[in-house]
Amino acid sequence: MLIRKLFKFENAHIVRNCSSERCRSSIHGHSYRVEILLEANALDHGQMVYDFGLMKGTIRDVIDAFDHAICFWDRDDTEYIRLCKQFSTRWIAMPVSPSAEQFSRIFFVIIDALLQQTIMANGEADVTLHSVIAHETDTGYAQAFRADAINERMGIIRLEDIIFSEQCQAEWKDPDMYKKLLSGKHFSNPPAPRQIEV
Ligand SMILES: Nc1nc2c(c(=O)[nH]1)N=C([C@H](O)[C@H](O)COP(=O)(O)OP(=O)(O)OP(=O)(O)O)CN2
Repeated sequence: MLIRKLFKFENAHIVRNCSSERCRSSIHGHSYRVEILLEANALDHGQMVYDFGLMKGTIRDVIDAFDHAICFWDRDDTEYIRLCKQFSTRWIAMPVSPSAEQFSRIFFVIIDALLQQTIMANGEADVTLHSVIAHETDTGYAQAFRADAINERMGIIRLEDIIFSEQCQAEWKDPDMYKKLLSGKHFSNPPAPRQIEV
Protein backbone atom coordinates (compact mmCIF):
# COMPACT_ATOMS: atom_id res chain seq x y z
CA MET A 1 0.00 0.00 0.00
CA LEU A 2 1.09 3.54 -0.72
CA ILE A 3 0.49 6.68 1.30
CA ARG A 4 1.33 10.18 0.23
CA LYS A 5 1.92 13.46 2.07
CA LEU A 6 2.23 16.83 0.45
CA PHE A 7 4.67 19.54 1.54
CA LYS A 8 5.19 23.04 0.18
CA PHE A 9 8.07 25.50 -0.04
CA GLU A 10 9.09 28.64 -1.93
CA ASN A 11 12.55 28.61 -3.50
CA ALA A 12 14.75 30.53 -5.93
CA HIS A 13 17.21 29.17 -8.46
CA ILE A 14 18.81 29.23 -11.88
CA VAL A 15 19.07 26.00 -13.87
CA ARG A 16 22.20 26.30 -16.00
CA ASN A 17 22.43 24.81 -19.49
CA CYS A 18 18.74 24.05 -19.90
CA SER A 19 16.86 24.77 -23.11
CA SER A 20 14.49 27.36 -21.61
CA GLU A 21 16.21 30.73 -21.91
CA ARG A 22 14.48 32.35 -18.91
CA CYS A 23 15.22 29.39 -16.73
CA ARG A 24 18.96 29.26 -17.44
CA SER A 25 19.75 32.95 -17.33
CA SER A 26 17.59 34.63 -14.68
CA ILE A 27 17.16 33.96 -10.99
CA HIS A 28 13.52 33.04 -10.54
CA GLY A 29 11.36 31.38 -7.93
CA HIS A 30 8.77 28.64 -7.72
CA SER A 31 6.14 27.58 -5.23
CA TYR A 32 7.17 23.96 -5.00
CA ARG A 33 4.94 21.16 -3.85
CA VAL A 34 6.62 17.93 -2.87
CA GLU A 35 4.80 14.63 -2.53
CA ILE A 36 6.42 11.97 -0.38
CA LEU A 37 5.12 8.49 -1.12
CA LEU A 38 5.73 5.75 1.45
CA GLU A 39 5.10 2.06 0.91
CA ALA A 40 4.52 -0.91 3.22
CA ASN A 41 3.02 -4.37 3.01
CA ALA A 42 1.66 -4.25 6.55
CA LEU A 43 0.14 -1.72 8.92
CA ASP A 44 1.26 -0.40 12.31
CA HIS A 45 -0.65 -0.62 15.61
CA GLY A 46 -2.81 2.28 14.45
CA GLN A 47 -3.55 0.40 11.21
CA MET A 48 -1.58 2.91 9.17
CA VAL A 49 1.39 2.52 6.82
CA TYR A 50 3.06 5.41 8.67
CA ASP A 51 1.27 8.06 10.72
CA PHE A 52 1.12 11.29 8.70
CA GLY A 53 1.90 13.09 11.95
CA LEU A 54 5.29 11.37 12.12
CA MET A 55 6.12 12.86 8.71
CA LYS A 56 5.90 16.30 10.31
CA GLY A 57 9.15 15.68 12.20
CA THR A 58 12.52 15.38 10.50
CA ILE A 59 10.99 14.89 7.02
CA ARG A 60 9.04 18.15 7.19
CA ASP A 61 12.02 19.95 8.73
CA VAL A 62 14.36 18.96 5.94
CA ILE A 63 11.91 20.05 3.25
CA ASP A 64 11.20 23.28 5.12
CA ALA A 65 14.93 24.10 4.97
CA PHE A 66 14.36 24.82 1.28
CA ASP A 67 11.63 27.36 2.03
CA HIS A 68 12.59 30.97 1.29
CA ALA A 69 16.05 29.78 0.33
CA ILE A 70 18.15 30.00 -2.80
CA CYS A 71 19.53 26.75 -4.18
CA PHE A 72 22.57 26.61 -6.41
CA TRP A 73 24.66 23.95 -8.09
CA ASP A 74 28.03 23.82 -6.34
CA ARG A 75 29.71 23.89 -9.75
CA ASP A 76 28.09 27.21 -10.70
CA ASP A 77 30.12 30.36 -11.22
CA THR A 78 32.10 31.10 -8.03
CA GLU A 79 31.11 34.77 -8.03
CA TYR A 80 27.41 33.84 -8.37
CA ILE A 81 27.76 31.44 -5.44
CA ARG A 82 29.57 34.05 -3.37
CA LEU A 83 26.80 36.57 -4.00
CA CYS A 84 24.04 34.05 -3.23
CA LYS A 85 25.69 33.49 0.14
CA GLN A 86 26.23 37.21 0.70
CA PHE A 87 22.66 38.28 -0.03
CA SER A 88 20.69 35.31 1.29
CA THR A 89 21.14 33.86 4.75
CA ARG A 90 19.12 30.87 3.64
CA TRP A 91 20.95 28.97 0.89
CA ILE A 92 21.56 25.36 -0.05
CA ALA A 93 24.49 24.16 -2.10
CA MET A 94 23.67 21.08 -4.16
CA PRO A 95 25.96 18.63 -5.98
CA VAL A 96 23.51 18.73 -8.90
CA SER A 97 21.66 21.54 -10.64
CA PRO A 98 18.34 22.60 -9.04
CA SER A 99 15.96 21.27 -11.70
CA ALA A 100 12.69 19.61 -10.66
CA GLU A 101 14.31 16.29 -11.53
CA GLN A 102 17.24 16.89 -9.21
CA PHE A 103 15.05 18.22 -6.40
CA SER A 104 13.09 14.97 -6.48
CA ARG A 105 16.37 12.98 -6.36
CA ILE A 106 17.85 15.13 -3.58
CA PHE A 107 14.73 14.70 -1.43
CA PHE A 108 14.72 10.98 -2.14
CA VAL A 109 18.31 10.57 -0.96
CA ILE A 110 17.81 12.61 2.24
CA ILE A 111 14.42 11.22 3.24
CA ASP A 112 15.47 7.65 2.49
CA ALA A 113 18.41 8.08 4.87
CA LEU A 114 16.19 9.70 7.51
CA LEU A 115 13.74 6.79 7.38
CA GLN A 116 16.50 4.20 7.54
CA GLN A 117 17.94 5.88 10.61
CA THR A 118 14.58 6.26 12.35
CA ILE A 119 13.71 3.83 15.14
CA MET A 120 10.07 2.96 14.65
CA ALA A 121 7.98 2.73 17.82
CA ASN A 122 4.45 1.77 16.90
CA GLY A 123 4.72 -1.50 15.05
CA GLU A 124 5.47 0.04 11.66
CA ALA A 125 6.61 -2.73 9.35
CA ASP A 126 8.98 -2.47 6.39
CA VAL A 127 8.08 1.16 5.62
CA THR A 128 10.13 2.33 2.65
CA LEU A 129 10.28 5.40 0.50
CA HIS A 130 8.51 4.60 -2.77
CA SER A 131 9.14 7.85 -4.64
CA VAL A 132 9.27 11.63 -4.42
CA ILE A 133 7.36 13.96 -6.71
CA ALA A 134 8.62 17.55 -7.00
CA HIS A 135 6.11 19.90 -8.59
CA GLU A 136 7.92 22.97 -9.85
CA THR A 137 4.82 24.62 -11.30
CA ASP A 138 1.13 23.75 -11.55
CA THR A 139 1.90 22.02 -14.83
CA GLY A 140 5.32 20.39 -14.47
CA TYR A 141 6.73 17.82 -12.07
CA ALA A 142 9.42 15.17 -11.76
CA GLN A 143 9.11 11.88 -9.89
CA ALA A 144 12.18 10.08 -8.56
CA PHE A 145 12.19 6.39 -7.73
CA ARG A 146 15.01 4.51 -5.98
CA ALA A 147 16.65 3.65 -9.29
CA ASP A 148 16.77 7.37 -10.15
CA ALA A 149 18.14 8.45 -6.79
CA ILE A 150 21.07 6.06 -7.09
CA ASN A 151 21.95 6.70 -10.70
CA GLU A 152 25.43 7.86 -11.67
CA ARG A 153 24.25 8.93 -15.11
CA MET A 154 22.01 11.51 -13.41
CA GLY A 155 24.81 12.67 -11.11
CA ILE A 156 25.98 11.25 -7.82
CA ILE A 157 24.21 12.69 -4.77
CA ARG A 158 26.02 12.16 -1.48
CA LEU A 159 24.42 13.45 1.71
CA GLU A 160 27.67 15.18 2.68
CA ASP A 161 27.65 17.16 -0.58
CA ILE A 162 24.33 18.85 0.23
CA ILE A 163 25.24 21.90 2.30
CA PHE A 164 22.61 23.80 4.29
CA SER A 165 23.48 27.34 5.37
CA GLU A 166 23.83 28.03 9.08
CA GLN A 167 20.50 29.88 9.07
CA CYS A 168 18.68 26.94 7.46
CA GLN A 169 20.09 24.61 10.12
CA ALA A 170 19.45 27.02 12.99
CA GLU A 171 15.72 27.04 12.18
CA TRP A 172 15.34 23.27 12.54
CA LYS A 173 13.75 21.92 15.73
CA ASP A 174 17.07 20.16 16.19
CA PRO A 175 19.81 22.29 14.60
CA ASP A 176 22.11 19.24 14.68
CA MET A 177 19.66 17.11 12.71
CA TYR A 178 21.73 16.97 9.51
CA LYS A 179 24.99 16.41 11.38
CA LYS A 180 23.30 13.46 13.14
CA LEU A 181 22.11 12.12 9.81
CA LEU A 182 25.62 12.35 8.37
CA SER A 183 27.15 10.60 11.35
CA GLY A 184 24.66 7.71 11.17
CA LYS A 185 22.92 8.54 14.46
CA HIS A 186 19.39 7.30 15.03
CA PHE A 187 16.21 9.34 15.28
CA SER A 188 13.53 8.07 17.62
CA ASN A 189 9.83 8.28 16.93
CA PRO A 190 7.66 9.12 19.95
CA PRO A 191 7.01 6.16 22.26
CA ALA A 192 4.11 3.92 21.31
CA PRO A 193 0.78 4.76 22.92
CA ARG A 194 -0.78 2.27 25.33
CA GLN A 195 -2.53 -0.35 23.22
CA ILE A 196 -6.31 -0.43 23.62
CA GLU A 197 -7.85 -3.89 23.62
CA VAL A 198 -10.76 -4.10 21.19
N1 LIG B 1 12.08 18.97 -17.31
C1 LIG B 1 12.23 20.21 -16.80
N2 LIG B 1 11.97 21.27 -17.59
C2 LIG B 1 12.09 22.52 -17.07
C3 LIG B 1 12.46 22.72 -15.73
C4 LIG B 1 12.74 21.58 -14.94
O1 LIG B 1 13.10 21.69 -13.75
N3 LIG B 1 12.60 20.36 -15.50
N4 LIG B 1 12.51 23.97 -15.24
C5 LIG B 1 12.21 25.02 -15.95
C6 LIG B 1 12.13 26.38 -15.32
O2 LIG B 1 12.52 26.40 -13.97
C7 LIG B 1 10.80 27.10 -15.53
O3 LIG B 1 10.65 28.20 -14.67
C8 LIG B 1 9.57 26.26 -15.46
O4 LIG B 1 9.27 25.96 -16.77
P1 LIG B 1 7.80 25.95 -17.40
O5 LIG B 1 7.09 24.73 -16.91
O6 LIG B 1 7.95 26.09 -18.86
O7 LIG B 1 7.20 27.23 -16.69
P2 LIG B 1 5.95 28.11 -17.00
O8 LIG B 1 5.79 29.03 -15.84
O9 LIG B 1 6.08 28.73 -18.33
O10 LIG B 1 4.76 27.08 -16.97
P3 LIG B 1 3.37 27.02 -17.77
O11 LIG B 1 2.44 26.33 -16.82
O12 LIG B 1 3.62 26.16 -18.98
O13 LIG B 1 2.95 28.42 -18.08
C9 LIG B 1 12.00 24.90 -17.40
N5 LIG B 1 11.86 23.58 -17.86
